[in-house]
Amino acid sequence: MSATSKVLPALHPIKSLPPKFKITSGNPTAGLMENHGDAKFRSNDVIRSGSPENDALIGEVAEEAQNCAGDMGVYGEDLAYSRKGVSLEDRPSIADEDLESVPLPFPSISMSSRERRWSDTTPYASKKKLQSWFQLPNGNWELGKIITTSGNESIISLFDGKVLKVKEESLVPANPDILDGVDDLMQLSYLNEPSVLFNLQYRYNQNMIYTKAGPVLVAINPFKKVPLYGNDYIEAYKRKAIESPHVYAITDTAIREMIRDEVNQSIIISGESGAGKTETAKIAMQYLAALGGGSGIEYEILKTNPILEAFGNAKTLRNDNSSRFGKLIEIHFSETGKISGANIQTFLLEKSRVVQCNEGERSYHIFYQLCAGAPPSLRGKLNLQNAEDYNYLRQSNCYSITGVNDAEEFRTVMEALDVVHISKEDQENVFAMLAAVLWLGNISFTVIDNENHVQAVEDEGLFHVAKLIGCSIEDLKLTLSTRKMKVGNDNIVQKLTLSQAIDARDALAKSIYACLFDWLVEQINKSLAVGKRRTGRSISILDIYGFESFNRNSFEQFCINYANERLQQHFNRHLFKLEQEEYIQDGIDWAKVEFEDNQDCLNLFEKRPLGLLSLLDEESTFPNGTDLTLANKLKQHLNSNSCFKGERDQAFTVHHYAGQVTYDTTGFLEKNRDLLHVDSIQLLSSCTCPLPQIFASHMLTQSDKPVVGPLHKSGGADSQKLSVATKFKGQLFQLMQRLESTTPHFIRCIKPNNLQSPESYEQGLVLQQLRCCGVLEVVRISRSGFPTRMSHQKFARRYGFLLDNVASQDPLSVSVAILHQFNILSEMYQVGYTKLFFRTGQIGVLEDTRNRTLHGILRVQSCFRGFQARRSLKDLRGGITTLQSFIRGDKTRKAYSALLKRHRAAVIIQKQIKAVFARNRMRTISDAAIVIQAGKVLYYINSKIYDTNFCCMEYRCSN
Ligand SMILES: Nc1ncnc2c1ncn2[C@@H]1O[C@H](COP(=O)(O)OP(=O)(O)OP(=O)(O)O)[C@@H](O)[C@H]1O
Repeated sequence: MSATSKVLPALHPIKSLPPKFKITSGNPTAGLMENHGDAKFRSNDVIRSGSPENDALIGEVAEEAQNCAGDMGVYGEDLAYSRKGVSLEDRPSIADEDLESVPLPFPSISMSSRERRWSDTTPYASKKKLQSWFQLPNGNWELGKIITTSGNESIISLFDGKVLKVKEESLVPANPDILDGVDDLMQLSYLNEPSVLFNLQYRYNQNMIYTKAGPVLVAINPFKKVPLYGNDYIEAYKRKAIESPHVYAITDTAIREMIRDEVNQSIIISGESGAGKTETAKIAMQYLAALGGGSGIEYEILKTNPILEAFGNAKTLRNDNSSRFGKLIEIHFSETGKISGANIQTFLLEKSRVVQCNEGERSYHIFYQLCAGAPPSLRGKLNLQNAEDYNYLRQSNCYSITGVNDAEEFRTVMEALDVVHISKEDQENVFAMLAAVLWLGNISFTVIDNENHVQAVEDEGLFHVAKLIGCSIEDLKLTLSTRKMKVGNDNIVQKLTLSQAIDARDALAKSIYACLFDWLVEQINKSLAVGKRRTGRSISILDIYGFESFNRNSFEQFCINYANERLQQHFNRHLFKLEQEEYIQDGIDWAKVEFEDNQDCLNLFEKRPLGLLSLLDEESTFPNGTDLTLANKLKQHLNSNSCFKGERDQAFTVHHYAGQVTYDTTGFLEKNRDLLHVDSIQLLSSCTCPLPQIFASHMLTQSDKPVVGPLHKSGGADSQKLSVATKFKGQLFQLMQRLESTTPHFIRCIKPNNLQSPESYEQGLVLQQLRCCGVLEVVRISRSGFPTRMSHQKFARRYGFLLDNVASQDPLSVSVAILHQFNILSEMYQVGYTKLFFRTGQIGVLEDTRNRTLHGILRVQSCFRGFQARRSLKDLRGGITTLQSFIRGDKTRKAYSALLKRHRAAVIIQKQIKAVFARNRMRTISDAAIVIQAGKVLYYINSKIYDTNFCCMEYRCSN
């Protein structure tokens, strides 16, 4: 993990492995000894305590294991290199590594050889006692430690303590701990399925849903909000503060490369339904809008999403918001790097959903949104009912989506329509067309003669449709119940049977909806049209349906898988080219890996005149052609093709790059013709409302190559003159041309479970998708090239200490010396001008040696440090005791002297106080004495005065 910022918690580096890691594969039999017929895996090899037979075997096997471990003296030591033994702190961080890995070209390889190729390092793993993946009978992959190997049998111990004897070939090497949860699958030394699955799951469990597989970004749908988006993250990726794999990072690279190389870029997003393509495309658009925004157009571009989703998405059993069309959004940039406009191209809208959808699924969201959210005035104008009242919506018995408020969504769509400048009047016309489609489904027919001919019933359905599209009831009734045909010079009118009438009605509904969708996209494109500031630079985001293989595959899967073959070829060619370029740049003597792409399968589709598409078109033009005659024709002409196999019951199988798919031809011709009779077109062109007129003229100007169907045997014209397959092929060619002129960036979305629930990771499902979307192909192909590369400097720094003699400091010389010292076979590596290129597994071998050496060093260091620590502890203890006694004595002395001082001070204070008291008493007494003395004198004086006064009085009296 190469995050350089610590701000964002979800992107912290991985440090630990779950202590008992076990993963489950959906392929319960692969790799099992039992499958090899020679009882490679004996049933009682899985040892459980409590079973008497097993106990015996435990003894036998465990004893053998112990002996071996004892003999070799490495058992305990080896464990130190296992996940249990290596402490997290001991592990070097992957962040400081410079392991670079890249994709390799794609020679074709059969499934049977896959396992062999991937396990060809097993002998090495078992010889070196490494960890290996072992697949249990229940399909679980479990990590085990090889204890010993004799002959072609190994004894392994699992982490829960079980010891098993297994065939060596059934073991798949596991990667060293250093590679746990690596950002890029190409960094894995052992590129095998369990390791890839483990790595993805390891990251997924920590909300790190993005992982690189060379140049491809693998995105696992979290089915919950993950804290990986928003302005902080956008800013961090913009500043390159985070380098973890992310859609933002891919988009950022695209912008930078567009500016730097002046080459248009494309972001190609694929994956199966519900894997997260549309969300990923929106995340990429968000980033582009944030970086290239400013003119306001980016807001309009983002607002196209709710519109396209409302009109082109529906709830299916696999995804509540499934896009039923493919789209390419081309975002244009001005010279200053700001978004100047955009253009949207759509592919193959699933029209049939308008008139028919499976139980539990829904038609297009907009129908339900309109019924739930239309304001009263609009409801009145369109005579809108509830969704339950329309046959087209009622048939699947599903009206709502958990957690989705259709009325609220309708308001969002109206708002978005305003933003992309669709006038209120046009919006009303759009809603009128939607209501007309809904009411068309309610039109019923009644039999009018004994030949089962029918005519439309004049009920509210017929009445409302006529009103909404602006035609007379009579014209509508005639169009739905009859066909005008030309026989010789005469025009005749043929009445329709019930099924023909229903087909005509449904064809009209489908065509109106499909035309409405195209018209809307056209209006959006007008609104987003690139202004004068155009530089010609653009980034295109392709969100296209992934490879599909169901129990029953029909025309839609046929087209979708054909598109995926084309994209796969683009993917192959691009990766092949890149690979070669890097080898040439670094001067690598690289024996060119023979590049075999899926051209054979593409030829099967495209070859003229005997390819699937040509034969399909040819049969579609035959008036008497049926699905059965088509199947027979394909078998007749293509059975010798290695990619084709005829099947019973008008089916055939195609060997696609992602696996075999059997197609049922039922409905192929009708879907390919996709006819709308000229009567219906004429009806639309005669309508007073503007949109039907536009649709009609659009249909009439499509192509001049006629396709006729059963209803047009006698020269009746048709509407859609270009077959669907041919039109789609043309679109794909155009798309490929556009993509060829861009630098592609691939994102493969993976669905971790079928329940659309978070925290659930079904290994079997993930594995199947990885195989299908070619991620495992990249991984597999890397075995034949040099997928791991490291600069001379990094290599010398990392492994230089393993050298016995270091003669030079030059990184290149050190690197070569390491390679020689460890006897890395010359065919296992190449020395480039700047980097060393290794075949898969070689770095893992060196890494093991490094870990082992480091571990040995750690053991010696720990023993020495232990001895040192014990000795110094003893010394320390003696010293401490002495020191303590000194300190205690000193403390006591200090305390005594302090006490003494206090005592003396107290005595002095007492003395002083006593003296003060004594003096005070003395003074008081003396004062008292003076007072007393003074009193006597006064008395004497007073008495004298009295005596004097008395004498005077006596004298006066006597006088
Ligand atoms: N990055 C993500 N974060 C959170 N949820 C996601 C993310 N990607 C996908 N999801 C969830 O998965 C659902 C399906 O995703 P999305 O519609 O993008 O699939 P899809 O591959 O486009 O399917 P389809 O081919 O049927 O259109 C979304 O509605 C959303 O709930």
